[in-house]
Amino acid sequence: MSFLSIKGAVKQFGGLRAVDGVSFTLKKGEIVGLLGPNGSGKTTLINLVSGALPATAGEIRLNGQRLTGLRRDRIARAGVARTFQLVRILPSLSLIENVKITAVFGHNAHWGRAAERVAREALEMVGLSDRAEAQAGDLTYIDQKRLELARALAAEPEILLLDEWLAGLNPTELSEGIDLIRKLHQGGLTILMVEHIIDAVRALCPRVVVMNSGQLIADEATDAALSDPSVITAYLGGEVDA
Ligand SMILES: Nc1ncnc2c1ncn2[C@@H]1O[C@H](COP(=O)(O)OP(=O)(O)OP(=O)(O)O)[C@@H](O)[C@H]1O
Repeated sequence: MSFLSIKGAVKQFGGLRAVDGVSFTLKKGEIVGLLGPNGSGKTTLINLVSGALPATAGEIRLNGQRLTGLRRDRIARAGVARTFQLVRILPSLSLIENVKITAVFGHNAHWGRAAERVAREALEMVGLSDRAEAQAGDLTYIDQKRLELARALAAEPEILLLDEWLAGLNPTELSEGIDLIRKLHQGGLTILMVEHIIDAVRALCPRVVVMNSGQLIADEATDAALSDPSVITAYLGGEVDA
């Protein structure tokens, strides 16, 4: 049975169909890459699933529950958490405060000590637990990305949506980042990840879905997709840089 189900999702911005009738499903515990050239509609699709934007048409369900039409906070409660391409931390608050907020407003709605415990566990998972009291705005770029992920994890999601979380990392950080995502997946988390770094997609995702001009052009095993001529033509104008 499908866990995340996206059926005929459409997002229209004026005359532009940024998402144009996209359908696919994810099974519980799956990790799937969402690929496509710049402007193909990947982030918009993530925005539809997370409720950051209302869909123009179509239906999105998680574990049978209809998400389309729900407010963003209800969708978070239903178990959807995400990271943003440009990190959205609260710079004037401490790390632990940043993360506690999502434990409160996340899937399991923790309060008080329980929220504190979940927040500390999330910081631990991303390797920031020794700096819990530091101010978020003082973090380096990679640590801000870690904090952003900790915020998503503290929501204790059923499904995690990563929007180019690995972008901008140096090779060592990238390999640590890949290990961390693998660990989350091995822990049972369902993950849909927008990613341009093909080595990371190969390392993490047995299956990919590929968008081009708002439409889904492939939904197949990663190796097959990366040698699929229609994907190669659309995705990188002729060559996949693996
Ligand atoms: N809020 C918006 N209003 C109007 N147009 C938008 C809006 N958000 C996205 N678009 C347009 O929708 C199209 C898809 O954009 P989107 O950001 O979803 O693509 P993407 O595949 O995530 O690209 P990238 O890989 O560069 O992040 C683009 O043409 C973009 O300019």
